[in-house]
Amino acid sequence: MADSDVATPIELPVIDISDPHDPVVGKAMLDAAAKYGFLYVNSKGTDFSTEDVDHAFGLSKRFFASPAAEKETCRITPNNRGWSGMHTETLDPENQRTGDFKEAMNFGDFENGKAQQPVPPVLAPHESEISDFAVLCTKTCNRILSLLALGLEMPQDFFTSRHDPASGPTGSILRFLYYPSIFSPATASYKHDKDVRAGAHSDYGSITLLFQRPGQPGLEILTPEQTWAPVPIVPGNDPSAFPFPPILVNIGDLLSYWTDGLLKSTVHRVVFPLAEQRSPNPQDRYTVVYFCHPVDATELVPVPSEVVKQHRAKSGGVGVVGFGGGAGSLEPGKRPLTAAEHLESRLAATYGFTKEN
Ligand SMILES: O=C(O)CCC(=O)C(=O)O
Ligand SMILES: [Fe+2]
Repeated sequence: MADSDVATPIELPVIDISDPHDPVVGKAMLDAAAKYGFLYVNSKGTDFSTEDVDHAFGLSKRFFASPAAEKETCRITPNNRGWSGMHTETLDPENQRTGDFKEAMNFGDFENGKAQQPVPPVLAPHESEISDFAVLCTKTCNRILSLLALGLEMPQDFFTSRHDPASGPTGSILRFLYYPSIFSPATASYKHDKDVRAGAHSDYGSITLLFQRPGQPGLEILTPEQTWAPVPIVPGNDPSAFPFPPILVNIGDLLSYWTDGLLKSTVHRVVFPLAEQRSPNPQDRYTVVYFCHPVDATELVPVPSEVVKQHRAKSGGVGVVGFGGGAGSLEPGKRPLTAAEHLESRLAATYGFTKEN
């Protein structure tokens, strides 16, 4: 694969989602999701204010700076909730000699503002604020899911009605991530071209929202030419165009399966860009990620979309997905997979054990 530092950054479309009922925007969203599997949404016209995002990053920073003994009180459990320390997770075990150079804190569904898991002491007074942030994430995901449904020429609520946490538990996760800088003792063993901050993987859910901070680069996506392309944190030449860096959205495996591979679940990873390694002032990278999943019991029935049908006819429906052929290959008399079963099968295929990325 090409050296990521000589690769040209990828240019992805920036989509304004302030009107989730606009079919033209739906088409633009669908095109980006089908071509790249990644797109930005303009931070104006989402459900977030700059303060909401700054506040979430502030809480995340305080958590990762808190004593290890406190983080231990909420260590990650098999339900994928809690704190995972440096090198605990290895997203690409076949190609990594060391676990990811990152720490993460995962929150599952909140109920009435309450986490359904141990909350670390430093975050306990802020539990409802974290829950509020997760609610804003679901609202923004609903805009995106509505637009994708419009782009697919389906009833606009086809996806959103199946992602409503009021209908039951979901696999959704709000995650704080911390990747220490190249100056940190925690990264002393990091070797360029051997190690990664987060191994190559695709996400498992429907869609993922990624919030990033200016000056903290590292994300790369695998292009169809099998090269790594860095993704700029702020697209274009005018950072002042956005109140905070646009939210990067990517399609996960489940939505790719559900649309028979029309929507792409693109492989991505996090590295130390060479420029960052050589910088006199390298930065830690903090990100906030929301993995949006349908309600567990959702049946992944074939989507009622002519656009998907045409895609199937064109691609022959063979090898387009790789994870069981896609929802449209459901044989007569067979029951569709549920969202929870799809997740299980992805986890089993990747790791042989239950762990979501
Ligand atoms: O932190 C990032 O930039 C990406 C994180 C990611 O891809 C993941 O946790 O699935
Ligand atoms: Fe990811």
